[in-house]
Amino acid sequence: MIIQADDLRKSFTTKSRKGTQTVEAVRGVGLEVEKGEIFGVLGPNGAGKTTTIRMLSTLIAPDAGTAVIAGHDLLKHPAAVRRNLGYVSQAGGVEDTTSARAQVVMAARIHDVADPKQAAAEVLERFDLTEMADRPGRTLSGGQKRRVAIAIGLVHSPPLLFLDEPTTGLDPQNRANLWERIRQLREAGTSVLLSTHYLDEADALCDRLMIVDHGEVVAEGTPGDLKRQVSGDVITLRADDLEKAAGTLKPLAREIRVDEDVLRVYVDDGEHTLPALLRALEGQGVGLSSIALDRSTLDDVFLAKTGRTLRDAGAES
Ligand SMILES: Nc1ncnc2c1ncn2[C@@H]1O[C@H](COP(=O)(O)OP(=O)(O)OP(=O)(O)O)[C@@H](O)[C@H]1O
Repeated sequence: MIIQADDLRKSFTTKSRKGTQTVEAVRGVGLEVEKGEIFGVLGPNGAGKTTTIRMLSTLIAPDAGTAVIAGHDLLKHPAAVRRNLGYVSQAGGVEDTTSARAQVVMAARIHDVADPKQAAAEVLERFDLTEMADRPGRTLSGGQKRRVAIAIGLVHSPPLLFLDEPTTGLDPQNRANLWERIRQLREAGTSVLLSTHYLDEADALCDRLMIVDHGEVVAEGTPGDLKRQVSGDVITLRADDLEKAAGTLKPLAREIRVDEDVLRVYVDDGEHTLPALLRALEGQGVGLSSIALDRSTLDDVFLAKTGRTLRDAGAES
């Protein structure tokens, strides 16, 4: 386990002319991240994702709760925790006037890396930044800047990397490119905790994730587990003999419904049931004219747990 956190809490109190206002940003969040996995924190704006990551990376102190990160107690040994993690903020933290190389070398020096120049050159090369490494930060594209920010976070080779909304604002091509690089980090053994408010990102990238809303965890599991918890998958088919098809498929399904000329077969795991279903129909000589598999999405999970879609939740905060 690279992160084990229990009951983290954080409130912010702000004073203005209207009086004192307290926001409970994180209300008892616990999470466990295994070594070598990509773990996602999915939630709408204001859900408490950044606050959770900032507490875990020692940038702000929790009001309550405990965490052990890479074997070190967050509250008792924050310096040891910091040595073991890289943190890439939402804004990215790339300066306009200094070159990418100088910024990565500086980060290596801050972390006491043995040969800062060499370490910087290696991480810049790994992120395909060597060519533009000596240009000022402001001349880099959005995708390149994001890669520099990650290179800064990784130059001391930490076993754990925090990425706060790493692809927000990137175009689809740069997003896909960054997803691939994050997967490569996992292949190289780095554990990654990332926050996102994109459903497709959590689904495509995360081994496991938790969904947070109003500072609380509302669901946790693999993307597949979470989707199955809600409604499973539905296979819709048209056949020459629907009654016979329904009888044949009954043992494979959670529920079967005949709606006029289509048969809806509700199953836990459509991808794995589909081949068996096709074999069973063929064995009984049932002719198919069409078949489709619809899977539930993480938005269905969010809706089931909160009564709102993730998009609505984002719009209201
Ligand atoms: N320093 C602060 N002072 C006052 N309130 C804060 C502070 N930081 C966060 N908050 C409030 O705490 C809540 C959670 O914020 P947080 O940034 O953790 O959410 P988030 O899920 O990361 O959202 P986003 O996706 O918009 O980054 C919000 O209501 C926010 O306004």
